[in-house]
Amino acid sequence: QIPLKYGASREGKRTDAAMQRWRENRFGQFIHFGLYSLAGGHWNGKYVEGAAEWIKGNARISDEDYEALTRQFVLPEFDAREWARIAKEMGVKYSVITTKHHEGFCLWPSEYTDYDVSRTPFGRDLLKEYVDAYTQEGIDVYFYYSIIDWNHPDWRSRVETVEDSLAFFRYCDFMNKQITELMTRYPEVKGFWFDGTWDKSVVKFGKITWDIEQLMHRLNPGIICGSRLRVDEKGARHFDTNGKLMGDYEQGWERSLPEKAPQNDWECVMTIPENQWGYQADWRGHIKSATEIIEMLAAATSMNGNFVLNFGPKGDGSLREEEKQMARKVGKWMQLNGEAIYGCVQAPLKPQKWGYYTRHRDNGFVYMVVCYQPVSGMLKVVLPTGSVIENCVVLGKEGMELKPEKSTKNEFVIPAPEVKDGFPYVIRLKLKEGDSVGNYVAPKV
Ligand SMILES: COc1ccc([C@H]2[C@H](O)[C@H](O)[C@H](C)N2C)cc1
Repeated sequence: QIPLKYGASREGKRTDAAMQRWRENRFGQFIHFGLYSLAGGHWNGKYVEGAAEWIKGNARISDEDYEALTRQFVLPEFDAREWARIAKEMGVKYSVITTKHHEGFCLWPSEYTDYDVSRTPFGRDLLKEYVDAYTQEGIDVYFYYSIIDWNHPDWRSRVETVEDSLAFFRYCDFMNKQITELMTRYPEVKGFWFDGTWDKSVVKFGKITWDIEQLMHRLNPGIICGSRLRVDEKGARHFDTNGKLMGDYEQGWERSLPEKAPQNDWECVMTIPENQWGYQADWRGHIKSATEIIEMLAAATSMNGNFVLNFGPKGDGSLREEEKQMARKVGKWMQLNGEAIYGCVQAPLKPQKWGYYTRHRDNGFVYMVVCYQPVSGMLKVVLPTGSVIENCVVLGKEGMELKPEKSTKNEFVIPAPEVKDGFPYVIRLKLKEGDSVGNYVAPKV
């Protein structure tokens, strides 16, 4: 252990109510919306390779041509209540919106820059409408904020000269003012999702990320912030030089899931196409189905993690058809099977090939989210010796009780139900009283 002044500011999982609510939410939505949404991944009528929210660089667009997009920011179809209704239908419990992406354009009327909604034909406080509409639907709101700011004259991706450092620290002052503004104008915000901390300037001056964390906790002690914000004074990111997680949860799972449950709280953020966060009119490559998304959500829950699915609304402010379809299908599944996700954690059982176990924090049930139907027709379950399965039903088909058969000392097989709707199904196990998973000591899996 080396002495660090700006490493992890606390250790271990947070136990306060705000963090417990974050855990129980489990399923979230990301919204990437900005000037890039108007371009839709195309420039001068041509498809532009790369992530659509990075189009300024990908299409080598000049500052003034890009800035001209502000005059097209009209959003005739924008209705935050429609976005919130669709999010509710999908079954998400929290939503993260890009208040300012790397482009530097702000979705709220900021006192500290003109590069925001108030200088567009749309003119309204989009962020306020989003916060109010989602809060109305009972969905917690979180703010994505990019440290990188391609528009701000004082942003520096590296600091090499005295002039660079003067500019960079002016930028940090601007950033702290914007973060304060966001937390005071929109006190409903539950946490921040920082991005853009890989540039040399931030890695060189990790203390600025410590300062942001301190600032946020002064304004709201319960605020939630992941590890992606943080760099220690040696340039270590996410985990400090002593290997301790900085921030409240592992925030490095970007379009990837861990193989096994991390020790810390963690969150995976996922795109429907391979790598498009902002609106790309022409999705190419593999577009994930609702079934694939549901499997990822179940996998994350089975490993004590959260899963956040990204939507990239169109430049007119409406949601694209494919995302509305996704919300409908995932939402239908969540209606029937959400009890295997919300408030659930890793079950202390040996993982099996048919899918994922989850355990509800306190209703004592164990859930089997079956994603791989066995050719044998038999679902294998290994329980601690002496356990007895008292009840075994398929969610949504509670009348159809399944009869587990003991196959060896502590192995059972459950005849797999015929389910042909192309989605995972969930079997709910009630273990004999006293054995309920909630309170027995699990075998090391
Ligand atoms: C591969 O390098 C990347 C990938 C994604 C990102 C950004 C995306 O624009 C999006 O905002 C995602 C959440 N973020 C990590 C940045 C760098």
